[in-house]
Amino acid sequence: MDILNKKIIVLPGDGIGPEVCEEAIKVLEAVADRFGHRFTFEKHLMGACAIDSTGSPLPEETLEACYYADAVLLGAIGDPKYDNNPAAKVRPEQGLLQLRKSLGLYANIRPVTAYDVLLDHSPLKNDRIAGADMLIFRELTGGIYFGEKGRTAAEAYDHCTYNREEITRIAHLAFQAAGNRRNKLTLVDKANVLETSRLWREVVQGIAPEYPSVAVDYLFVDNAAMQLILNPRQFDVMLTENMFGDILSDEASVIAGSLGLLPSASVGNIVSLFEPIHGSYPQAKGKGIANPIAAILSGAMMLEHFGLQAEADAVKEAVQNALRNEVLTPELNAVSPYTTEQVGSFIAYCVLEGVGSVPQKENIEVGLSTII
Ligand SMILES: NC(=O)c1ccc[n+]([C@@H]2O[C@H](COP(=O)([O-])OP(=O)(O)OC[C@H]3O[C@@H](n4cnc5c(N)ncnc54)[C@H](O)[C@@H]3O)[C@@H](O)[C@H]2O)c1
Ligand SMILES: CC(C)[C@H](C(=O)O)[C@@H](O)C(=O)O
Ligand SMILES: [Mg+2]
Repeated sequence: MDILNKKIIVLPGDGIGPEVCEEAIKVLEAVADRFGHRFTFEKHLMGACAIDSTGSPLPEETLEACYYADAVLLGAIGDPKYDNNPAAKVRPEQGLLQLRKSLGLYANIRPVTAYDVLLDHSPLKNDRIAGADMLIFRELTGGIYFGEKGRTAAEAYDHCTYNREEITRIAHLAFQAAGNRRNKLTLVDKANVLETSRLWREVVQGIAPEYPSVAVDYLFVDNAAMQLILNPRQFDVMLTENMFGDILSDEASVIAGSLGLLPSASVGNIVSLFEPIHGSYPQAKGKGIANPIAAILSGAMMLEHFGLQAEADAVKEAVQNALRNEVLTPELNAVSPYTTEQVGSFIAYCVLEGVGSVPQKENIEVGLSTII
């Protein structure tokens, strides 16, 4: 077995970011203990907390540390004092966008799974969502997020631009992923209205013959939003531009049962970044109610990125154990909820002990109390 030594930069951020990051670190440390790796974690400022202490949402030293890391783990950024002040010139979200752009993280991969044991927790009907399993490839460094923007007293604009290269590079990743899954790729766009969407269609149509085993279909984003809820099993790999991907992936989290379950990996050519898709959920800060599973599964995606499949599988199995045993935060278990820290400890315990099947009641109690 190869023993790995990895340096992970952690950007806990704001709101529940630090709480969920702590649990992801706990689980990664359990992986290191069980499999004999050495992971070191170094925390840096980003977001509203960075503005408070340095004036910048992405201090130079944070960016520098990320460049030299083996991977970056991000919690979430954002604070109501900026959300509720449209006139603020410096904002936490600028740090996140600048980080994505500077690290060239052009592809954001967001897996969506309808876990059998959670089917009853989704507000959607079981028979609609059972078996749903898709990967959303969201373009992350282009489009309306990064186009020229401006405003006068009476008017504002945000330009949406894409070039062929930006579409081509993520399209290849999405086709490759589809080729390793169920061989279906759906491009979601608004090609009936937007010029940028027509370029996406043209580029994807041009690439498709290179992947003859992958069936491609095209959906307008308004229809896609409906199809996602109506029949999510039809999707295997969904490829889409930046803003559509942002919106559709939050929508897709309803299939899983909670926004607190969806992880992501952002990849480019420098260093990869792993983060839950949710935000800083400021209403939950410090209450111990945030679901840490999205952050923990982002850690599992990091392990896969390191080539540690057995280790990633151990984390995913441990998460399944928590789900099966209802060791869940209140948004998924209103009757006897567990805290953020307890869910993390239980998952770390399952990783450490290699508890594969449904553990006994006493194991749950030991798991909750041993690793803090
Ligand atoms: N990548 C990021 O850092 C990121 C992503 C989205 C939003 N944000 C920022 O977060 C702040 C709040 O935004 P928002 O309220 O629109 O989105 P949010 O994702 O923070 O929360 C939306 C809702 O999702 C649920 N939720 C989110 N995370 C959860 C978790 N871990 N466990 C259980 N439930 C969870 C809650 O019901 C919450 O009210 C804003 O400042 C926004 O800009 C940051
Ligand atoms: C906070 C915001 C800039 C961000 C985005 O829109 O990309 C978030 O919603 C996300 O999904 O990571
Ligand atoms: Mg989002």
